[in-house]
Amino acid sequence: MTASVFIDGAAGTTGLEIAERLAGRSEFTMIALDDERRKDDAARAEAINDADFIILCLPDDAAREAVAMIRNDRTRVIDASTAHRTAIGWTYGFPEAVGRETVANARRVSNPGCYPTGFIALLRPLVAAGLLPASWPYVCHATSGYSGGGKALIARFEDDTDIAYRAYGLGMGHKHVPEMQVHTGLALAPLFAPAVVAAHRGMIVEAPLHLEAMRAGGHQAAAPDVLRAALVECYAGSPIVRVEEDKPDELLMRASMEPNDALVLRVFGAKDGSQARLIATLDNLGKGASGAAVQNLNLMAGLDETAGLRL
Ligand SMILES: NC(=O)C1=CN([C@@H]2O[C@H](COP(=O)(O)OP(=O)(O)OC[C@H]3O[C@@H](n4cnc5c(N)ncnc54)[C@H](OP(=O)(O)O)[C@@H]3O)[C@@H](O)[C@H]2O)C=CC1
Ligand SMILES: CC(=O)N[C@@H](CCC(=O)OP(=O)(O)O)C(=O)O
Repeated sequence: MTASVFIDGAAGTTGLEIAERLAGRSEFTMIALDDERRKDDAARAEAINDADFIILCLPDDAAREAVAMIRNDRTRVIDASTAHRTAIGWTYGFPEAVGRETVANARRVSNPGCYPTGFIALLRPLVAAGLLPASWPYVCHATSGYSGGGKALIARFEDDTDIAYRAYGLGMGHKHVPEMQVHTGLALAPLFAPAVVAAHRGMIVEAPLHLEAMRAGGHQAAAPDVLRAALVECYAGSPIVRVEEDKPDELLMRASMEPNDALVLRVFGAKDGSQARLIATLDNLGKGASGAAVQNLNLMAGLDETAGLRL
């Protein structure tokens, strides 16, 4: 029997990429609303309650409204928005962190944000293993392609092709900080410094580590090679998260990047072990959004987690 899937927000950036990944999949039947009815609440409520799975690709308020429209015990939810990422009763949809079984059995799954996907993947296992301190003021510097900001930011970068680099989040308090702190198990909110460049997709998320300062402050801080080995062990069973052993001199984001659902982690370290840079590269619309939603849907439907993914 096929499961029915309704993407609420199917005309948006994330929704379109999910539909592409589900196209031709015999395990699912898509429920779709035409352009005139896609924002009609009565039509949305009907589609939501007809579906076995709904995937919310909406602004946060609209995602909360969609959840409130559920009037049955059957419809299961994957929310791509920020609305429920630290909410009680929701499973954080990061199978490599919370466990595949946990996601497979969940009714309400909140997809991680694109930046937190990189940051949490790098730091959570190392903090949990006691190789890095939980009580440290971490910094996260990250660079994203402009599709990370949805239709509005895509239009802005395509209208003004003179923008090369946009630092933002300058007032602090970016909406991703709470999930970065909670799901990494940090005592302090990380200082998050995001930027957007003139590329459609792709991102580099980095946590620079002053290991020597940690040790001087009386904290446990393992050597870079030990950090890398711990990540290799943590993700050994994952077909999606890879820990690379190479240490290239540079990491490039290419404007021509094709859609990709992998998450690649690297650890760079000073020879004397005093400093390290933990760096994740991913597609904001892949493991950062649409690919992650499809991975979670696969698990919730009892399928291979990689079905339909681009790896
Ligand atoms: N883009 C990315 O890389 C990532 C996005 N996300 C999250 O996914 C969600 C969607 O983002 P994204 O696809 O980028 O955004 P877009 O702006 O590209 O798409 C949002 C879609 O939702 C539609 N919409 C807005 N309000 C309603 C409503 N009340 N009822 C039905 N449809 C509505 C919009 O309609 P209209 O077309 O008319 O504007 C649009 O098509 C957001 O919460 C975002 O934070 C998460 C991770 C990464
Ligand atoms: C480049 C850009 O603008 N990115 C978005 C986040 C994209 C994303 O991950 O969406 P969620 O907030 O739903 O996680 C931002 O910084 O607000």
